[in-house]
Amino acid sequence: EGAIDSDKTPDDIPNEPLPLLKDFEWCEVDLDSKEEIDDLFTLLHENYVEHQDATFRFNYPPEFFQWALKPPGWLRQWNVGVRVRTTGKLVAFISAIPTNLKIRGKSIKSVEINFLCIHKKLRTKRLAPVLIKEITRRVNKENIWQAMYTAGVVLPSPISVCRYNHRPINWSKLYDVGFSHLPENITKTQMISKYILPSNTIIEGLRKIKFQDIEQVSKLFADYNKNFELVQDFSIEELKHWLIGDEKVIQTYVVENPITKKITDFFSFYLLPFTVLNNPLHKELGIAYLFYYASDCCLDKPRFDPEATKLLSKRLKSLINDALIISKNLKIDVFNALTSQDNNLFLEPLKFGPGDGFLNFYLFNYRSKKINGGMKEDTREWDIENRSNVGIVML
Ligand SMILES: Cc1c(C(=O)c2nccn2C)oc2cccc(OCCCNCc3cccnc3)c12
Repeated sequence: EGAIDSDKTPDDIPNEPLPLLKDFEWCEVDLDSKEEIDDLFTLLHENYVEHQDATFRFNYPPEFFQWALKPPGWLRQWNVGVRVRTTGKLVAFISAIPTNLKIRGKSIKSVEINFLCIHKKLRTKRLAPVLIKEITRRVNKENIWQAMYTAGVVLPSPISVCRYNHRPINWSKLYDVGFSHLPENITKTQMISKYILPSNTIIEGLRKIKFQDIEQVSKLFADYNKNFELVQDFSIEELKHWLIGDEKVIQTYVVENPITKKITDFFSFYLLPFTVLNNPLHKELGIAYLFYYASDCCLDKPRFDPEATKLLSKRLKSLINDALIISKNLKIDVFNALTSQDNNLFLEPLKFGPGDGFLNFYLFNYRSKKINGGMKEDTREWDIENRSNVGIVML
């Protein structure tokens, strides 16, 4: 377990970008330019990962890019684009953001690679390996030698794999767009009532996070994260960025004990809508993705102590149930979560359904034993007993 190729220094890395086909040129997408954000939106909206036979496409609000691509330590040269020399059209993109990973207690300065996208018309030109090599060169220049990335597709040696899960919030809209189906011998009314949620949250002391909560939340999050083998080691500044931002993108709530004024729990989810193509009734799907959360319940007991498991299950059920209620009030149509963290304790009771998507986690230039992603090996069903050892949530 450890780095595979570990004897290079930045001086060994070429200063010049990799050669490109003659009609194309490298560029840095300037996230402070509205025009270039629009270029990036257009490229991704028309050419990025599609879901369910291209019915759904990620519909990025400009604020999403500011949040996802400009965390503390972000670098302009890590938002790498390829433009057509003559027209300036953006035809490919790849990004890196800095992160401190911890794998089984070992700290690794790393980056997260995301948003790899190549225009549909350039798919056969072997451009993806060139983009990956170029972003690797730019990251190595900063003396960083490991990278984490996720993909729906299976590539050589995933470190872990988690399953997509969905909790309908507006079931009838999901049915209208063909995402949810009506099971045999059940009426639409019965399906709608199955997913009904109250209008108000239930936990006493639940409130939106404030900047002054970050110290407490950081301590709670670090303690809770000791449960997992793969986590992000956030600085206070990084945690502030990821948990407090434009409410159109990131929603974070804390539970403050009314008597002790201590923060005992928090949860967060990010919002990233889908455009719905070719549907007469609906143009967009509101999607919430469960992000980071933590609870101080039974941190003093072993993780799989039966009593601790019962208490944590109860606590997380009510915590995430309030997240569902808040998402409903934000006009979300479906709440997504993976089988990572302790999610398997509440997926079933909160009426999530297993999806047919899987998220593979990869760690470049690091050999590691596989990490349990919360699924049973053979059936890929939720492993409720072992839960998962993945504490990282990649966007
Ligand atoms: C994608 C996704 C979907 C869907 O495709 C989906 N939900 C409702 C309808 N559909 C078709 O369902 C999930 C459940 C858990 C985690 C997920 O994704 C986890 C990773 C999300 N990445 C978002 C992202 C990040 C960076 C750039 N673009 C997009 C997903």
